[in-house]
Amino acid sequence: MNRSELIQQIHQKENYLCIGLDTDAAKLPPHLKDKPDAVFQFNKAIIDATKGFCVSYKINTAFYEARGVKGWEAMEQTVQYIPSTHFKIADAKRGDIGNTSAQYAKTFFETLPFDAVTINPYMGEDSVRPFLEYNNKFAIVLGLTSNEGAHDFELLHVCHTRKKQEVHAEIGKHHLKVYTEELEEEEQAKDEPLRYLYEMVLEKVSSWGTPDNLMFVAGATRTPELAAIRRIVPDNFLLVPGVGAQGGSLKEVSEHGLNKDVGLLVNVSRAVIYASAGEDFAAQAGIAAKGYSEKMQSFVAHR
Ligand SMILES: O=c1ccn([C@@H]2O[C@H](COP(=O)(O)O)[C@@H](O)[C@H]2O)c(=O)[nH]1
Repeated sequence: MNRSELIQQIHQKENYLCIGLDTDAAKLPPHLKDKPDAVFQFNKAIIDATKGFCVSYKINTAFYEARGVKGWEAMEQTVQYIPSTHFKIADAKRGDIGNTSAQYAKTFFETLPFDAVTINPYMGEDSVRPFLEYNNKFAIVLGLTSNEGAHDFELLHVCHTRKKQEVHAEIGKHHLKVYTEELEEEEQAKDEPLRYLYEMVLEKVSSWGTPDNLMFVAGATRTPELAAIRRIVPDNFLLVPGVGAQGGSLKEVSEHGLNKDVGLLVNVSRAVIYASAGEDFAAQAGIAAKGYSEKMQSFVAHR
């Protein structure tokens, strides 16, 4: 699904809800637990009950990979079952040296029919680039995450930037091209305003792609920073996890994050899929999703 098709779905369904299928085999309702394909049966019932109230599903691969081959099969069955009208996200947080990233991109975009995969950008441009080389697919790069650990690196103030310099040298018959890195001039660095590391990540990564192939993760627990994020990436979609079990405010996220195209996919996982632990789990998930969807409808209308 490309960007304009996603926007069209959002307008048609009047919401920007992404439901997280973080399906933990240990939390399945008792009546499903003994079925051989219990995880898929659970997901199928959730999708059937919620598809009218959301535009996207996010499969967090950790919950499937943890179960080995059985888990991978359930993930594959689930992503195939999601209707083509819904944007399919693999929350896998991948990223490695270029040739390895290319294999990850192939896994999620060719072997499996996902529209987007989440990427950890710590290893830099060559680790992200392979995901950007597919038409109508998206890399969703971690920007500012919802967890406490965001303070360890993402919310560090940074000032001195290093610039890469190309140096040419002739040694005997050989011409060598090497790269060195130098601290920018001390004086220049002093004038630079302090930036958060996540701001520099957003700025840099957004120059590697376009809103047609690049989105960013911004945690719902970070609403004070959402306005700054929107200034840096005004047109990119933001995938916003953290509403529901993590306590993020849908209202505040919407106030700071909505743009002219809506531009948000707000993810809710546990608060929807575990709305009930009983036989009525799917019906209750549908009710929870409808509630989020209706709130979103009013936020878009009153923007
Ligand atoms: O910053 C981040 C990045 C990813 N996540 C993921 O989103 C969901 C949230 O689940 P809830 O049950 O709605 O809290 C989950 O898959 C996380 O791994 C995040 O929470 N924060």
